[in-house]
Amino acid sequence: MRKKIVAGNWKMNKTADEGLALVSEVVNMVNAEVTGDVTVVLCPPALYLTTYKPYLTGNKLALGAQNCHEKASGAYTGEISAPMLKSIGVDYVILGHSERRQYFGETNAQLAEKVNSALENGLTPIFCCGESLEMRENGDYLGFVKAQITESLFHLTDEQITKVVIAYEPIWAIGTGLTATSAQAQDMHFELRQHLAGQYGDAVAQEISILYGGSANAQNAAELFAQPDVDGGLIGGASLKSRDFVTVVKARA
Ligand SMILES: O=C[C@H](O)COP(=O)(O)O
Repeated sequence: MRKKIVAGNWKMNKTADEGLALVSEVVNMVNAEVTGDVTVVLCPPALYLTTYKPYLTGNKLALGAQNCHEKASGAYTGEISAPMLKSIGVDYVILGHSERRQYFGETNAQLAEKVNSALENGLTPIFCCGESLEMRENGDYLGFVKAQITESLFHLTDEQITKVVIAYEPIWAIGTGLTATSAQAQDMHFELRQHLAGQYGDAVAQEISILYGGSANAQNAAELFAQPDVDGGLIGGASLKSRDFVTVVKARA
């Protein structure tokens, strides 16, 4: 049975105190209200990871970073490595978010190295992929997203790939209020799982959690998560309000 996961990507939001209030509220609500089998990953800005770690009580909550460098250490001013994240108790790391690809020029080849570093250090990568609106309307968007997966993940062994979580995030749906319909999400998740099966076989592909991200919220989460290949969500805006986020979590539990 593949894992059900709801991850909150705070992006560059919240001061330290605001963030701590949000973490406390989410932890209390999750521990009091969520009975089902779901892993809740909180991904605050890296600056706060150490501080928030002790607040993540209970067996459902995990800590995630929003990025890491591909090298373990060295002269890379301003960067944070996978061993550093591991050393402070981080469990997950988001890699290849479209904002990192767009604003920081991250490439599929570089992301392959980041995935390697995360896995070598016992972190679970949440590997993001997804197409732009232009690609969706005019291009081979399925081929584009498959290539992101091929070029960044297909060097992994069977054992390694089952440790990766994939997040399908159509760029046109991120922060826009334009959610993919549940049918569009299911179609893509099914195709991506078929793509994984082509490389690793069906049994392995069935083990890999594929999350949906892009304007998922308290109103639409249940319908998205009802799709057979949608294993959870990577939530941006709706993860910044405790009640909204926990409603999304409960839709997956
Ligand atoms: O990582 C999260 C995604 O970019 C989705 O963001 P959003 O829920 O604000 O659209």
